[in-house]
Amino acid sequence: SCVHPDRPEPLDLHLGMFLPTLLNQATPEQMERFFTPAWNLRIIGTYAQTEMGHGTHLRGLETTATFDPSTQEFVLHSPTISSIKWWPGGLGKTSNHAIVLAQLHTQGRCHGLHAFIVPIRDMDTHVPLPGVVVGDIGPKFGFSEVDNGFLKLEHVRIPLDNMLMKFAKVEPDGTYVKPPSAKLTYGMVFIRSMIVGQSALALAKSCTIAIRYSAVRHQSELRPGEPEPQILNYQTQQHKLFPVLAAAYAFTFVGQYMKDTYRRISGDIHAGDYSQLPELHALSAGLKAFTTWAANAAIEVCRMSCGGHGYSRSSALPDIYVEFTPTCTYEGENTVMMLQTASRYLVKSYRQASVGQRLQGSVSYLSEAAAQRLRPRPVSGGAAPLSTQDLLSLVHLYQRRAASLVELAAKSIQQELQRGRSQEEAWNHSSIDLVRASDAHCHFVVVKLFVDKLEQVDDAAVKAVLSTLALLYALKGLADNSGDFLQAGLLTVPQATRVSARIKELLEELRPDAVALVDAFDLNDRKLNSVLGRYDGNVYEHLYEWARQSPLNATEVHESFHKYLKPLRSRL
Ligand SMILES: CCCCCCCCCCCCCCCCCCCCCCC/C=C/C(=O)SCCNC(=O)CCNC(=O)[C@H](O)C(C)(C)COP(=O)(O)OP(=O)(O)OC[C@H]1O[C@@H](n2cnc3c(N)ncnc32)[C@H](O)[C@@H]1OP(=O)(O)O
Ligand SMILES: Cc1cc2nc3c(=O)[nH]c(=O)nc-3n(C[C@H](O)[C@H](O)[C@H](O)COP(=O)(O)OP(=O)(O)OC[C@H]3O[C@@H](n4cnc5c(N)ncnc54)[C@H](O)[C@@H]3O)c2cc1C
Repeated sequence: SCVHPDRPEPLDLHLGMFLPTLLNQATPEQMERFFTPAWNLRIIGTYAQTEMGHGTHLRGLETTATFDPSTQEFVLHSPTISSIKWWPGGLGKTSNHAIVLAQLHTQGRCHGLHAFIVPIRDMDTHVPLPGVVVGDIGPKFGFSEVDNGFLKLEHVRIPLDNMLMKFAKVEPDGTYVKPPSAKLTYGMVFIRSMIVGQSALALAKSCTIAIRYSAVRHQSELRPGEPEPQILNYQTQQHKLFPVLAAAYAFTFVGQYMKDTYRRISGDIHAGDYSQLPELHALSAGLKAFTTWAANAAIEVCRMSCGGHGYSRSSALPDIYVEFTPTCTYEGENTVMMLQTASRYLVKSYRQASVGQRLQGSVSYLSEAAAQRLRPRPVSGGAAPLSTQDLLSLVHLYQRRAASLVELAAKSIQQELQRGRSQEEAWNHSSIDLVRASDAHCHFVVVKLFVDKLEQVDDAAVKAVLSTLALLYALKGLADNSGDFLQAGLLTVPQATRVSARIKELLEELRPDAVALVDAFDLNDRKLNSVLGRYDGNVYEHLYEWARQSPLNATEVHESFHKYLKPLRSRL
């Protein structure tokens, strides 16, 4: 069958993690020894970090790498059943090397997680090497094209020079040399940053299919006696799909920003300036979680908006969902990523701002909020006037919501501490608030970036329609999270009513441009791979042709009639 574009593939980990990890963590000598053959696919690698018993808790990973100075080797070992590496893509049958994350032991001490290049299969025969037990983990929800595998290491020896030593080092006598920053060995920031763009692509594909199909599907009766209308003319259909369309544009701009930010800060890091690493980690972790959760839900909205044919694989929507949904889990489980952004960045920044520190980057608004708290509050205390037309005022509203929820989370921790709870318990009993704070922070970043992007658009007509999309995205988010805004005193009930009315107006305004806006994603039929989303809109003929190609239709009478139905009938 033709290779589906954008389908997961066994080489994804080789390209998306093995090569980038070498780039980021290998010495020049190791680049020569490993990157070159890996670039030529002599070496095919994977990234083996997760174990059967641990995926999130990196410090809990059990695989060991013990340095043996007598032979100048590391001994890699899986000490328990739960330490068996589990999930790495391409590990089961494809890879002949793995970057294995293991707890480094040397001179009787454990120095934490480090990365080791471990040959796992013979380069010529592809037979597993001695001490290596490797295989596929079995059928999954999707990703059937990928051999996610398991790896059990039984005292496997590798040379000293197979530890990635760009940052941390082990001397021949076993002396451990610390990295300039312990954070440099975490990795994963690259792929988390890329996933933000994947969320945008998944949304663009899904709403292209659903909106094009909704323009050719006629159903039911709007006005008695008139022909059946396009289902895209139903307000409910627009209410389902146009916010997804707006999010697709929003996340496209955020994905570009995330890639640029990654490129800029990783350049600084390569130059030895680590100062921006916390912002990059917090932003990539938070936006990866925010955009994948939103896209995951939106793909299902698109599928269900196509009725029965949306459930057919001819629509491509089931496959888009099945292939996208694990992004909420891998590369950092979303809840944990949201907690990272809140606990390691937002609350820390809040506390710095509270003592008058001027903050930079995506949290600079927390300094404004801290200064605001010191100023006397207006007597009215009521919500500021709300403009459902002015994008900048909406950006400010999202900023104040984020500041309010970060403050609420920080105060919750303080209250829990005052109740006598330990630090860890206080944080755990505030984790719902911490996730809400991260969500609100990321939402503010997305709205702000969307509005910032408009300033770069010169064409008046394009700017007008993108502004309408930005308004819809911001107002829909306000309506969906009105509780936060009401609780923070940023919105009144009459204003919430006006927001709902304005959303209806925007849906009507967008209807004439909806198909053109998805065509603008320029996703050709091969990339979409969807009968419902065909550019020519010729759905029914191609749906019928697609069904006739079904393997079940290879014969008029399926063998099951003779094997089961007929014998069953004769016994009744
Ligand atoms: C010449 C050009 C050559 C080009 C070569 C490249 C070519 C390739 C081209 C690329 C395109 C090709 C595309 C192909 C297709 C690619 C598609 C890829 C497909 C992917 C499929 C799925 C693959 C999935 C893989 C995985 O899932 S890997 C495993 C992921 N697992 C995780 O993410 C684990 C999550 N858990 C954690 O991260 C940690 O446990 C934790 C952060 C939650 C907690 O850790 P810990 O307790 O140790 O830390 P603390 O919370 O105490 O924090 C300590 C401090 O460290 C900072 N920190 C934490 N993490 C990071 C980080 N990642 N980066 C930086 N800093 C970090 C904290 O902020 C704390 O700092 P503080 O002390 O200052 O507060
Ligand atoms: C399709 C797919 C491909 C993958 N590819 C790879 C790969 O190539 N290489 C690799 O190394 N790994 C890979 N993984 C594994 C993936 O990285 C892990 O599944 C992921 O990190 C989550 O860890 P876990 O599975 O242990 O879940 P857990 O961490 O056990 O999460 C289970 C639940 O516990 C909650 N939880 C965990 N810790 C906390 C906490 N501190 N606070 C609050 N709640 C918490 C989570 O929110 C979640 O709800 C892949 C996974 C999938 C699904």
